[in-house]
Amino acid sequence: MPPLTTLIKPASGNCNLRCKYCFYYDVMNSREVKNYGIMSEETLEILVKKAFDFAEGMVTFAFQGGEPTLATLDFYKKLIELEKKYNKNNIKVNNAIQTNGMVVNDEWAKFFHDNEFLVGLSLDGYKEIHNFYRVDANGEGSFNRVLKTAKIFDKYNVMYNVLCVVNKHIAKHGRKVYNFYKKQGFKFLQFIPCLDEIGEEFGKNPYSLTPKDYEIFLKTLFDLWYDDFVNGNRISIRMFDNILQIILGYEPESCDMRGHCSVSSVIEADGSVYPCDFYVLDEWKLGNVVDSSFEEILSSEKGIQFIKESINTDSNCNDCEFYNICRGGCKRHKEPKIDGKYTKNYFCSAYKEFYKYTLPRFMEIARNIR
Ligand SMILES: C[S@@+](CC[C@H](N)C(=O)[O-])C[C@H]1O[C@@H](n2cnc3c(N)ncnc32)[C@H](O)[C@@H]1O
Ligand code: SF4
Ligand code: SF4
Ligand code: SF4
Repeated sequence: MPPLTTLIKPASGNCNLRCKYCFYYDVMNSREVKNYGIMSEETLEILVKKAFDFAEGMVTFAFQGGEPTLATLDFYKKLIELEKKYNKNNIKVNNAIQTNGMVVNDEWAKFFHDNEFLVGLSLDGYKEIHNFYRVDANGEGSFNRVLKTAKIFDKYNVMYNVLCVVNKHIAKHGRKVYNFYKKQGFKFLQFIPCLDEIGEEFGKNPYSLTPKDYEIFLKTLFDLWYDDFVNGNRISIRMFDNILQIILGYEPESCDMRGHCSVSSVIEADGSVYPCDFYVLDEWKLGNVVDSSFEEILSSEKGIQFIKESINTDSNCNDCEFYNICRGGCKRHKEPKIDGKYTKNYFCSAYKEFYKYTLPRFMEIARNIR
């Protein structure tokens, strides 16, 4: 049996914010049961027990949503209790949570620290730009509260990284955003290109990221990161770390750089399992952890189909000088399908120009690391 990574949505798509670009609202609206409520302790117990029955070597429980803190701190205290109860072979356990930071206080932060949670905190750059899209139900920006959470994390030495959605506005201000993060002392950054609605043509929303926007953003970000890197100030940017990993001959940890999708266990609040966070849709339900084992779920026909149909068939990629690094990118960027087939990656031109501009410098860094 392999190690197991789960991504659990203990509060389904429920959230205390209303970010205007949120892809999970779109996912919820595309399925029969939009909201699965809060995960019960019974479902959590079955999930944890079956995860330890299945996994060898290592198991990861990552929590996300919607907003996973809405499940309350007691839910996570129960998790730790269950991990102790069912980890009979004493395998390595990783706990992680992705949050908007709105309800985090000293008690939460101390809990994350004491239980070695790796936390992802969503913060889209500086105040004006973050507050543009990341608003609450009254339309109020959430920036001050999120920054307060970052300070609480610092106080308790919580391990956290910052996630930024690269939308049209962020893309125009890459330099300012990067410098803001640097000033705050954030060392671990992840930039996610903003998704448009599934099945819709890309580029139609006010926040939509075009390939040109993305190209400019990535080049700006790289120049700043590279200058810091060569001056001994190493900031981790997930995409760049993955590129270096590939150049150095390792498998990237990011699924969109492997040439095909992988099947993860993304688990909704009722125990239903899906292969990827972007496809928590009825048509991709692999099973339910309450009545099946992880072995059955992960080897299901649908899971295999999910991988098979992601294998890159874009003929442009066959001749591309950057294929060994890019590998075609994320399937979700090849929507909407045309005649049942995935289209060319929407961000292809951004990747090409980015690699052309940066590869010699990536190679130079890789040589130094070697
Ligand atoms: C769906 S949220 C769930 C966790 C938590 N509520 C949060 O905001 O961190 C997970 C991540 O997806 C990002 N996200 C939301 N909508 C997106 C979109 N349209 N494109 C790309 N990332 C998006 C969020 O900013 C967040 O970093
Ligand atoms: S906080 Fe997270 S789940 Fe909530 S609306 Fe924003 S991106 Fe979506
Ligand atoms: S759709 Fe994208 S994020 Fe999902 S498994 Fe495939 S490559 Fe990874
Ligand atoms: S840059 Fe474009 S053509 Fe080249 S591998 Fe990536 S998606 Fe394919």
